Amino acid sequence: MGSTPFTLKWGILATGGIAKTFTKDLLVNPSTRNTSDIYHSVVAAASSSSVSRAQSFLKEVGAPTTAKAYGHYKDLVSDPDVDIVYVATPHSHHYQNARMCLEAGKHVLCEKSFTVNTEQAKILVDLAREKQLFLMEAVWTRFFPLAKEIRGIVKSGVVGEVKRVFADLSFWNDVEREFGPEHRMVNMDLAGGALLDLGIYSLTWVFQILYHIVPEAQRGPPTVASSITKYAGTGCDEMVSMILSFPPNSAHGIATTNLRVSHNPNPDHPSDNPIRIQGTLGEISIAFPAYRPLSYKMIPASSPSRGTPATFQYQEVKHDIPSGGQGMFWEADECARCIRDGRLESEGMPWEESLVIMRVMDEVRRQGGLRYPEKLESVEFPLEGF
Ligand SMILES: NC(=O)C1=CN([C@@H]2O[C@H](COP(=O)(O)OP(=O)(O)OC[C@H]3O[C@@H](n4cnc5c(N)ncnc54)[C@H](OP(=O)(O)O)[C@@H]3O)[C@@H](O)[C@H]2O)C=CC1
Ligand SMILES: O=C1OC[C@@H](O)[C@H](O)[C@H]1O
Repeated sequence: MGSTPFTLKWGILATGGIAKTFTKDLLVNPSTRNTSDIYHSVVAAASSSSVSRAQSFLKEVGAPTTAKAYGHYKDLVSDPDVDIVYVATPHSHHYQNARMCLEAGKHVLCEKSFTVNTEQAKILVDLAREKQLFLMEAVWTRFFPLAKEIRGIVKSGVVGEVKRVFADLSFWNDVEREFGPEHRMVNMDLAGGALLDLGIYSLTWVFQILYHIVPEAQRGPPTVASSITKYAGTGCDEMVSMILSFPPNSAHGIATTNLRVSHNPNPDHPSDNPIRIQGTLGEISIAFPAYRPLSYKMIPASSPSRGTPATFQYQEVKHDIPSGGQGMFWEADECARCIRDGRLESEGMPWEESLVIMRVMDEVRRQGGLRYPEKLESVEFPLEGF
């Protein structure tokens, strides 16, 4: 028999769509993914709307009946039984909510995009460091076995030197019909728009390959050229294209996101994969969706004139997610291990990298003239109305 697993006690802040998905994943027994060193316990949830909403949430996700329901976020962060808070509010609220958790001495997993701007993110990071608390931006994609596998393949050099990464996450939305002006996807008061909601995943793939796995002494923030088209309905960004150039070899990362068109117009006639990692010896292409990667192709370059042939064969690789989960439990497992081991940040999504990515998004917004209402860009805390 193995030793007793480390159990992390979670409090869930907000009861919307992703909070439900994440909490259901927390409740999947880790043994179903061959994990026995850690365990998750859902001890409380809070809704800013009402205590009954928090109660319904806990019931719907199948939390233990001992889990407490709160009608205010501040009550959740005062609960001594809660170790870590999962912040699942809209982007506009992340800074205020995560900061409240840290001030109250709680570890934090905060949904993407981390904050509205870098200044806010930096304050959270400094606070976590000062208070010796764990803090991570919830970029769950990075903790998928497939993402780890791809990082390992690229690091091994099998595809040669990576010169270019294309990454798209877009949806073929009928924006006017699907999203009313209040919807979080397009609502400027909730820091909506394609970049913070979806573009972060395109950037995630570009950064995993052209930044994260590059030795620290050689890597650096990219230069940024970008274009934004705004949605006339609310003024948020509906189309964003970014061309990033990374040290040390000026490799290009082309990250796109769009609420109008996507990579695959017709599933009956599938288009190419939307994420393409192009090295001098071949390509790895990863299938949609960027946030939940489950299959990829390894394509050796056919270039007899080049002299150095690829040493790998064409193959298609498919992964699955055990136990019918969404795959959000892998990032939760990472939180548990970091906290168990006294680490304040995860190597998979380090603070410094969240900040560099945030800076890129700030610059893209600057170039495109996209600014959220001043109170959302503010670092004032606590801010009335949040
Ligand atoms: N990792 C992933 O795959 C995904 C991540 N996300 C991220 O999660 C976050 C939430 O998204 P999602 O769950 O889809 O959003 P929802 O609109 O479904 O839920 C957001 C919740 O936040 C709370 N909230 C607090 N203040 C407000 C406010 N002023 N307006 C609206 N809601 C408020 C509400 O909960 P309550 O009333 O209980 O307080 C609400 O239910 C975003 O940051 C998004 O980017 C979203 C989808 C997928
Ligand atoms: O994180 C996300 O991934 C899935 C998308 O549909 C959603 O809008 C986004 O928030």
